[in-house]
Amino acid sequence: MTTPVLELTGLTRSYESGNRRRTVLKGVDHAFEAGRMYAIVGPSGSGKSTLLSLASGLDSPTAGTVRFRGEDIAELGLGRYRNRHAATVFQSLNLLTYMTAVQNITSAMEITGVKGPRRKRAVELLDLLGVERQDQHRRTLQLSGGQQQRVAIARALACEVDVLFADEPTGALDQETAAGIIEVFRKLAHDDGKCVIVVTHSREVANASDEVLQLKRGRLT
Ligand SMILES: Nc1ncnc2c1ncn2[C@@H]1O[C@H](COP(=O)(O)OP(=O)(O)OP(=O)(O)O)[C@@H](O)[C@H]1O
Repeated sequence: MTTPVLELTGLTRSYESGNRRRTVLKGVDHAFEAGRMYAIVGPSGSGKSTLLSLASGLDSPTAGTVRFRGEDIAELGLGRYRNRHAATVFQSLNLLTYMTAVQNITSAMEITGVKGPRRKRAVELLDLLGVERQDQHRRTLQLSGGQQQRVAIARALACEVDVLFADEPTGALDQETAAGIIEVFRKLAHDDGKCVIVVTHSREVANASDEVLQLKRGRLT
């Protein structure tokens, strides 16, 4: 059997507030494969964003491990894991709106130390994601919600990551634009071999995924 690209073992996260302790994730186990798209669903407050933060190396678990290609990301280094192997498209996108689409991508590549012709790579990625050439050189403030979402995905991919996380990527989009973004995620998984993990409330995203994981009472089912 091949080693999963990402493996969660006994993942537990508790939060302290005052003298109370609340355990949001209670020993989550799951293996994620390359070339597949996963949807994580569950009621509001069930811990989806918490799970995403742990799996993407933004937060550390109270107990349990996240392994990337068999190596504990705490040992690999969370910063290194985030820069080289995993990227997240946040709900808020976090684009630099005074920069063009291309500049948003090349500056992220610079920060994370990606070598090679950055501008050429940025254009290739934006082409791949269906952002028209004339829009690639406009400030992202002037782009539509769907175009901005594509730029944010291109930026996440620019660092040649193996795992792509997205938090509610279609939440703010109309149905047609959302369908285009879902197609982008499916292609990234099925044609480019990425492991795509999407936190969502959308039935369409869940239906388009290869596997739907339900978070309920701190566990994945
Ligand atoms: N930093 C924190 N400190 C204390 N409690 C937190 C913290 N972050 C999250 N929580 C709590 O953990 C629980 C799960 O939150 P989380 O954001 O992971 O849920 P979610 O499933 O993503 O919700 P939604 O669908 O509404 O975004 C909530 O009760 C939340 O209040």
